[in-house]
Amino acid sequence: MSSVEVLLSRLDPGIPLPSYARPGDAGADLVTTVDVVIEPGERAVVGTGVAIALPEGFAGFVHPRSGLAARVGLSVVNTPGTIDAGYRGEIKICLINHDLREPVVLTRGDRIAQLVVQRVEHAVFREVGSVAELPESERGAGGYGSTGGHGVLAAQAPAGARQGTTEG
Ligand SMILES: O=c1ccn([C@H]2C[C@H](O)[C@@H](COP(=O)(O)OP(=O)(O)OP(=O)(O)O)O2)c(=O)[nH]1
Ligand SMILES: [Mg+2]
Repeated sequence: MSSVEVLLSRLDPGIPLPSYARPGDAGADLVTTVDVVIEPGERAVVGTGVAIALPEGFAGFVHPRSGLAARVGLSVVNTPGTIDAGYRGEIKICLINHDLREPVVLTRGDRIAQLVVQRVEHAVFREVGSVAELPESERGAGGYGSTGGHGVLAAQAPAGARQGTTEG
């Protein structure tokens, strides 16, 4: 995988640097600097203890971690959060507990989200006279389910096999 140097300052020296758990991972894990309990349906903005300077032409995207999402319902409200190249403040994460019953209990140092660094481009918006002047495409204006619902496989499956299962 190619790499890009990103200058970083630890605003909280006790916090580990963001790190990739495995070679080839897209996201570097970010941790919370604080202990926090998030009640069902509630949000909490937590610090990560780091400030960075992404090179121009890059952005960071703060994604949830799937394990925490599946196990306890933890996600990021504005997923993915956007870290602009010019931002020098602490990266903060707006967490949400989607579980309907149990609080999410987080401890300082827990890996709560992951930062994906990507190249981005600026669009130069060039307005045309009417929508008919936009180049034709196969999709056209079709969206929001225009290609069909989600039940294609379910509709073909025998009745007893229709229920998706996450149980092991
Ligand atoms: O999850 C996030 C999202 C954003 N930010 C920081 C970095 C980003 O560069 C800045 C602004 O983010 P965004 O543009 O999403 O927020 P806004 O509500 O549009 O604020 P602004 O008016 O400052 O752009 O806030 C974070 O620390 N965490
Ligand atoms: Mg903004």
